[in-house]
Amino acid sequence: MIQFIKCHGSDNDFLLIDEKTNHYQFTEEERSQLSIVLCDRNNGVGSDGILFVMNSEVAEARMRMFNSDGTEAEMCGNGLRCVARHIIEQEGRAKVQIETEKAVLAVEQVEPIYEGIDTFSVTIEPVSFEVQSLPMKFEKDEALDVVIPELSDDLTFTALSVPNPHIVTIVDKVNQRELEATGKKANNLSEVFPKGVNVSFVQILATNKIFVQTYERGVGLTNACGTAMSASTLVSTILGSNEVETPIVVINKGGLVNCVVEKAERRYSIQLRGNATNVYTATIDVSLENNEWNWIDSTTHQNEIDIYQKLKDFAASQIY
Ligand SMILES: N[C@@H](CCC[C@H](N)C(=O)O)C(=O)O
Repeated sequence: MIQFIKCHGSDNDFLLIDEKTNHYQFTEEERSQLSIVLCDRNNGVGSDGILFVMNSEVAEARMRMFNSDGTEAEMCGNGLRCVARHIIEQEGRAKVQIETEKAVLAVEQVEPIYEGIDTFSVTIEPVSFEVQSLPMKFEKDEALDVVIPELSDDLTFTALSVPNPHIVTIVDKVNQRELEATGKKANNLSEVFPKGVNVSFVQILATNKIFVQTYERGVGLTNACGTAMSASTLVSTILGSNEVETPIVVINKGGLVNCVVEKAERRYSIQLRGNATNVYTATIDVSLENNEWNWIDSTTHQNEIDIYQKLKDFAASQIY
């Protein structure tokens, strides 16, 4: 039996499995296989990934995130907010730390970004513009607003890791089909991106207001990607559309978040603030030998769903 919370950040949805509290002991192979079987939108529960919450020796908890194709990501911004909420509620404190693959990150409950929405802020770092940090094979140490000839003749991209790998381009209007085609191409281009890459198209809506959509490595098109919205905010700020130390409104297909770019000496970090909504809590029976699973029970958190819908409707009205 496995208990999980179906949750989302900006409608980027996850199954949160608390290995720590439930004393689950999965092997690496089992975590990957659970992600493939349970995230499947046709035959599984359906989600963009699984958040495994584990014991940590250096923080209140450790988060590991697996994409729906069974690969593990270095970081997940929307998922980290969901884990932040879970641990903040468990610990009864508004500020805790979560260990991720590359860093121990501060997370806290903050002022609502929208009426009635419990809001969590997570620090997105370390940030690097060195192409080897993605990794990306390129003729220079950094790829800042440049054409990547293997990918597109006209779009210009900026590459960065936050710390998972991203490329970001600014467009007049986001064309979802072009984004999907570019994302697929980039993730079949191992001579440039040996570990794949998350690809984002950014539309500048106004000063300090952007729309972002992302083709995620290991998943495909998603409603939102937290690390991508953070990376896109930073890139559009550096390229002149936003201000630093100021909340930037980031509209996405699943809602909206606020991102604040912080710069200390030559190092950037981004505060990502948004919802962490629990949709339902469930228990299932899983047999990984034959990739089968069955519902045992589930409880829907209808109140949270209804409150979130208001934010989502508002965000949809902001896309033009
Ligand atoms: N949706 C996540 C990122 C998940 C990992 C990504 N697909 C990758 O492989 O790097 C987010 O909210 O950041």
